[in-house]
Amino acid sequence: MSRARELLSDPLTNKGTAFTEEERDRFRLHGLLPPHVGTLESQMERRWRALGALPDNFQRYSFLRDLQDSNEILFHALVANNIEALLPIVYTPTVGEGCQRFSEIWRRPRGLFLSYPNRHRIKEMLADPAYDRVRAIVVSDGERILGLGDQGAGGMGIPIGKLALYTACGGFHPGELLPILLDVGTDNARLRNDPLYIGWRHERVRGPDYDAFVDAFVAAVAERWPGALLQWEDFAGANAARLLDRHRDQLLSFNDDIQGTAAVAVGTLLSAMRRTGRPLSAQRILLFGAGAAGTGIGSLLIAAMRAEGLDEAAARATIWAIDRDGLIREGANQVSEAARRFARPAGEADDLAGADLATIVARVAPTVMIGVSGQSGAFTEDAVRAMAAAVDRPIIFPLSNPASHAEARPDMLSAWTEGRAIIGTGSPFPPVKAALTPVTQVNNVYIFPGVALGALAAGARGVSDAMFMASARALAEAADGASALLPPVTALRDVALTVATAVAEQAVADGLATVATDDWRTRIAAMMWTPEYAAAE
Ligand SMILES: NC(=O)c1ccc[n+]([C@@H]2O[C@H](COP(=O)([O-])OP(=O)(O)OC[C@H]3O[C@@H](n4cnc5c(N)ncnc54)[C@H](O)[C@@H]3O)[C@@H](O)[C@H]2O)c1
Ligand SMILES: O=C(O)C[C@H](O)C(=O)O
Ligand SMILES: [Mg+2]
Repeated sequence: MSRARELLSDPLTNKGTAFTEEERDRFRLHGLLPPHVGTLESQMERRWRALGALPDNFQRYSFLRDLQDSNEILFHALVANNIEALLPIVYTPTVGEGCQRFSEIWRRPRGLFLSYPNRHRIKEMLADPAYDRVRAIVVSDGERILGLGDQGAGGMGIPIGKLALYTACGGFHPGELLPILLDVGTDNARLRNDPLYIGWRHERVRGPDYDAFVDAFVAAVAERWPGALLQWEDFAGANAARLLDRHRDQLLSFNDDIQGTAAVAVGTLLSAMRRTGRPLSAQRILLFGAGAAGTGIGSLLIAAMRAEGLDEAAARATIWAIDRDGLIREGANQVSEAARRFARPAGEADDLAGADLATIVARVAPTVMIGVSGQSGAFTEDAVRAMAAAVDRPIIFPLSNPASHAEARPDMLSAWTEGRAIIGTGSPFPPVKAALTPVTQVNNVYIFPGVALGALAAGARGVSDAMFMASARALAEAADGASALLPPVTALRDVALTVATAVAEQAVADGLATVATDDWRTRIAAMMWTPEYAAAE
């Protein structure tokens, strides 16, 4: 292929009409391009208008995915300059539909699909020199995509979306990032029967075969990119915690749904506490959904309360956890080991066996209620009214994504509590006029870009729980002075820098850093890339 065609077909080098006259001379681009020489700004304007003319957000998602695959710098410039409008498209909620309809809009390859039948070729598939610069990976097996369940190979939309935010918020150059989908089949029969499905048509591989496949993948990553960071994303409950524990000493890695979610939830609560003056240890916290996110939040809450001086038992006593079969009570439920940590002592709440949420709320009078169950409408009017009857400013976080799976809509929560509820949602919702405190988007996007950036900047040998606690505290501090509980999404890049600084400092304190500096903020800020064209070579 001619160099001219290479430059135009690689999304990292393509500049479309913005190639200069000198570049057109040197690389024989004349004729392949129309005569007009454009700028990044004029190109953004053209794309922005085209986006505005599309009928819905799914079409905009599809349009932006095509743009990313043809001109990556322009894609990132557009996202960075319009983060508030485009975050709900490249990320939750629209990315959910993007995963469900991934096969329908498949055009060009992005990232790596490592499928089970190719398990003997993992090394070969990672070897492409195009990946020599990779520093960070987001990987999923597509089994728990937001609250939408098993999306098989279509789950690739999530690593792609998360990494778009590594660039938009964390200032990573897109050439350093690699989305990976481990295609071990799908138990979603609709996908397997869809003639357009792009993935491996097979039931999910499980058990020792699955573990051996992930083991081989982890070993190959560690060998190919020593020191790179890997973010585990949207693995189903049982695998999420297990894979993290199994591999966190082998790779610089964290699980976003467990640890990133915990940090954003705790950071937002700390921000709320700074306003109300009532410490975490004086709250009664109801966790609705005790899966990856719920147990992660519960564990970090306990760590935060222990730092406030409570012992483990006293910290645990502030938390009531509910899963599929109701309030988790000692010896009474079929739940994971991680969830059992939050069981209420035997005998304490036998009367709540089989009770619905409203009954549990009436009895416990929680001051905080957090939903991470993926169950739309689970925060019923009765439950919310019962909470508001007992507490002046109930803190209610329906965190499940996408918006269609949120435990409640903020306008309803506000109506049922006469505007008193302090509301945080996982996905963005329209503003609620009646809410006394503005509704806040409480999403791990406030954490993961900064954690990755800080850990890599420090050359960390691991990502410790203390680093997540540090990120939560830094986030709460960054929210000082904001009208909502967190800074607006337009400040996400600055938030990532603040979080990264705290994470790098904590890496030093934990003895995990291999890099030293007395000014982390300046050092990290200098590492952050802004989307702009480089000279062609
Ligand atoms: N806002 C954020 O940043 C954020 C971060 C992570 C996860 N989430 C959302 O949280 C949800 C859960 O994610 P996860 O990773 O914990 O998934 P998961 O599958 O590990 O956990 C979900 C838990 O909810 C429980 N559950 C299901 N139905 C229930 C019901 N009717 N009542 C009570 N519990 C019920 C399940 O048994 C399971 O334990 C998803 O919708 C996800 O999008 C949001
Ligand atoms: O992807 C998100 O928006 C947050 C979170 O990681 C989730 O799985 O819901
Ligand atoms: Mg996730």
